[in-house]
Amino acid sequence: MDSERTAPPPLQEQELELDNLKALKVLGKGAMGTVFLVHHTTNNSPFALKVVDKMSVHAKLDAERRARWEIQVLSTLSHPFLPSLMGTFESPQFLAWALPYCPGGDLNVLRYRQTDRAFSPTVIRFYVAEILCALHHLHSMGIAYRDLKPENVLIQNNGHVTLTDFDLSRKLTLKPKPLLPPIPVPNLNLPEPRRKHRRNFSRWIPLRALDGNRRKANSNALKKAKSARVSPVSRRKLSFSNGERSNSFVGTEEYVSPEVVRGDGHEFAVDWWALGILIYEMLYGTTPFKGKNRKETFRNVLTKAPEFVGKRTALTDLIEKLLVKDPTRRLGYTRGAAEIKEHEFFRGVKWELLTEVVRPPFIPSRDDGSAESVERLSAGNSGMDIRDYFQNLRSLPPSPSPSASPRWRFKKNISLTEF
Ligand SMILES: Nc1ncnc2c1ncn2[C@@H]1O[C@H](COP(=O)(O)OP(=O)(O)OP(=O)(O)O)[C@@H](O)[C@H]1O
Repeated sequence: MDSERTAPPPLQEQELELDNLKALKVLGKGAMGTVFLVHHTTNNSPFALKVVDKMSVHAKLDAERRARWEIQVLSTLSHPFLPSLMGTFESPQFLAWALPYCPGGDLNVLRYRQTDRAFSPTVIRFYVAEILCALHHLHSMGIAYRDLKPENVLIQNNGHVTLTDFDLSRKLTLKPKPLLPPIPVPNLNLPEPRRKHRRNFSRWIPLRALDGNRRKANSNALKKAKSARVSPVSRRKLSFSNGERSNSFVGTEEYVSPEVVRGDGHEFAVDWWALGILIYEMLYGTTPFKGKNRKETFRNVLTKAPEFVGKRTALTDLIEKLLVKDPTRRLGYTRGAAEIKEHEFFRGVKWELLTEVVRPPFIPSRDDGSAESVERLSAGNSGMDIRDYFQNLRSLPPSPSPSASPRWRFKKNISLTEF
């Protein structure tokens, strides 16, 4: 992997003179922020700038606090499949941060370009192996990601993946799982697991896994999301107190795990559940528990077994083991990512050499994100003034066309922090 990718050049304070930045286009919008492709006028290096409007209605969604948390998490990351924070700035209205630009779009966009809107097992193996490494790294730092979905898996310009969007992530205190005598599992109202998963269930169960605080689902408190796929739903205000488990209700509904739906505390195993959903969607082009509405989706999550088409393979076995309703029986619960990496589906994967793969399944074309293509894009494009962009959003929806917007006009005294 080229060094440019693994260590994006830090933006120097004088380089991030905001008057020298041009926002060329909107790369994406989420529940919390808008991400722009930004071009530095003096060195042509494109980067992504995620901007949160602190004054917007999203403030109700606690956007500012989540944005600060995301920045905090990003500032600690150093991994080839995770983004590195390039810089931040803040004004009374905006909080923004710069990340390496991923010109290949996200896994969902890529899937839609495939025949049948699904990936082959070989392609799935490559992407999932990299995602697994990224999650492994996060978990080793005590961070549960909690928002794995194809839209949050971006393709870097060398074709390797990077996870994005850490505002729903959560620091869990890593406590050693105490070895207790086996205790009977109380009735968790779970459907009877498939026999093959029960076989190995002579496992020692940490006591805390059994005393989850059952909370009644309060659907009224769930924030209505713009779409099911942009959906940080929150049952109650997130608590950032340290704890081994988190009781907050977050995630995208088709990817939410049974323990989160039930309101039980949850651990890192929520990410392994989401990984199972993600792989299922990559394979079949649809998620396994999607219902007509949120209620039906959640009922399916709690009770329905995933359906598989065609003959059973190592891949379907992996999915099935990740989609075990009881988190304590789920693949990855006991030994984390290492346990999943040992699954037959990954046989032959040279984990330590993944970053060296020079021909990933899809490599963005030079037109997608090279300095030259950005230069071409910016020629004749006056760029966007971000304040005007957000002002217009409030008064004149829909958003203005980029070419009609004036240049950036940030005040020079906006504080700029470099990480
Ligand atoms: N570094 C990047 N390079 C290219 N595109 C990006 C980058 N970061 C984000 N995007 C695009 O912007 C979109 C929104 O970004 P992100 O998911 O971080 O925002 P969000 O407001 O936190 O979203 P969510 O509602 O999922 O929480 C992404 O789905 C992606 O399409």
